[in-house]
Amino acid sequence: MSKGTLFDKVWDSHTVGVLPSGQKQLFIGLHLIHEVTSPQAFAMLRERGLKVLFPERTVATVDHIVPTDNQARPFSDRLAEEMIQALEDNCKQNGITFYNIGSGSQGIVHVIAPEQGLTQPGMTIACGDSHTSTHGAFGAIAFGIGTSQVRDVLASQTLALAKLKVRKIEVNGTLKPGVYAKDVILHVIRTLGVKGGVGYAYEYAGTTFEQMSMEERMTVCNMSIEGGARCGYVNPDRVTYEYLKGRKFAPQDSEWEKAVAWWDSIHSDADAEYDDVVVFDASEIPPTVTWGITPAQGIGINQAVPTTEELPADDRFIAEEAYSYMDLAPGKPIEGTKVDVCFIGSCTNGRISDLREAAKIAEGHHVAQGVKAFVVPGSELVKQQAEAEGLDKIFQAAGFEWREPGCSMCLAMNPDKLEGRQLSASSSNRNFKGRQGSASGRTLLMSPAMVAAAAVKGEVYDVRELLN
Ligand SMILES: CC(C)[C@H](C(=O)O)[C@@H](O)C(=O)O
Ligand code: SF4
Repeated sequence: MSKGTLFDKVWDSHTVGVLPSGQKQLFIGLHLIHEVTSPQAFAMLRERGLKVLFPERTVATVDHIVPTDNQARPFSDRLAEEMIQALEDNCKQNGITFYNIGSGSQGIVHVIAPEQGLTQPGMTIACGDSHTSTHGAFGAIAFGIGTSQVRDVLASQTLALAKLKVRKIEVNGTLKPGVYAKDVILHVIRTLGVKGGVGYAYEYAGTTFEQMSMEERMTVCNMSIEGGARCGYVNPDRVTYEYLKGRKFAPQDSEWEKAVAWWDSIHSDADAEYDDVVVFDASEIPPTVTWGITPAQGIGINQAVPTTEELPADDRFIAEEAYSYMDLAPGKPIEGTKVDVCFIGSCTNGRISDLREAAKIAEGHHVAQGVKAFVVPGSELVKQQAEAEGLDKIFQAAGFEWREPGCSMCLAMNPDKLEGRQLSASSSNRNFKGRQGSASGRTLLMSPAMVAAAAVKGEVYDVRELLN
């Protein structure tokens, strides 16, 4: 195996051609598909009389459009029903495994593939979804792609891509109580900006990531794309292998040892060269919350919304836009901002560990008057596990609604939507204008524990005050 970063090694070992444009043709080990970005791709295949080249390397689920309250078919939204039917038909016609509602394995695409052991180190993974970067937590190179690329991968199992630079993002030390993986990535994006990662793969390294669970690493890698990076990854280690061992599609028996040897070999070398290195100190990362309309507009929970004078010149224009859209005054502390809706879920923070952290905060409290709070497990497996642990009961006793798995109000392509100017505390990854289903709805991104704290206090609240 050549020397270098994991990115270089995985890239080189999957390059099967060079195109006249200079782009590389990359073999894709695993193609994940969902109902939103696949129908047109299948239609384009049909128009050209092409078949899915490797149906066994393609796995489907349904997540964006599923209602999280009543999942009875047909869905009351006709368009959603058509979309799920199209996926059902396309999978059937092409021999593709489909984790449909009620299969026990359905859920948000970036939650289910790791759970099934489909996501593995050293793989190339593609999905018509920007948060495919999540899978990099396993030391995979995972790209979000557009619909025409979904078509390309279906037909050829390859992608045409220009090679990325690699930036090492090193975070060292132990996170303070009340500070979570979500805060780490919000802090990184706040520092480097939403465009800081353009042209890069982010390698997350250092003792903070080494100490993180796989679920925490997924939260971080998930939001790489929000920092502009095309993908993000953590080198595989013992934590990765422990998570994977015994999962349905993980290598079994004698294959396991062989796989581990390969996974060890693709680890970035100690003397690998990086195009850039940025170093953070974990102890300096506060519970972080966004105040604006991009994930980079974040501040520590004890800080005030920045004034334009405090911001670099380049950030002022978008800050002005954010003040007026969010109706949050510059110079005013973010803590104490009243919230209307609290959403715990999404591919960033809808995993079992997220629900456990949120439940710890919710337990023994009650959702504040006038606040709607709900918890949406990231998958059927997460839901099952949470119920086995009694988390559903804790949430319900505290006045949270307990829902069925799906993307829910992360993007609101389903009945879960903000109304009017409502302000939401959300464990998701995007706070763009109108993101949560109302054209004037407002989103504050934060960790699931912070969302739970906001729910019981009715306002943005420092979760550390509620930790025992
Ligand atoms: C619908 C899908 C294409 C989209 C994405 O690519 O990310 C969605 O998942 C999102 O989070 O905005
Ligand atoms: S949970 Fe949100 S970010 Fe993740 S795939 Fe669904 S809509 Fe996209």
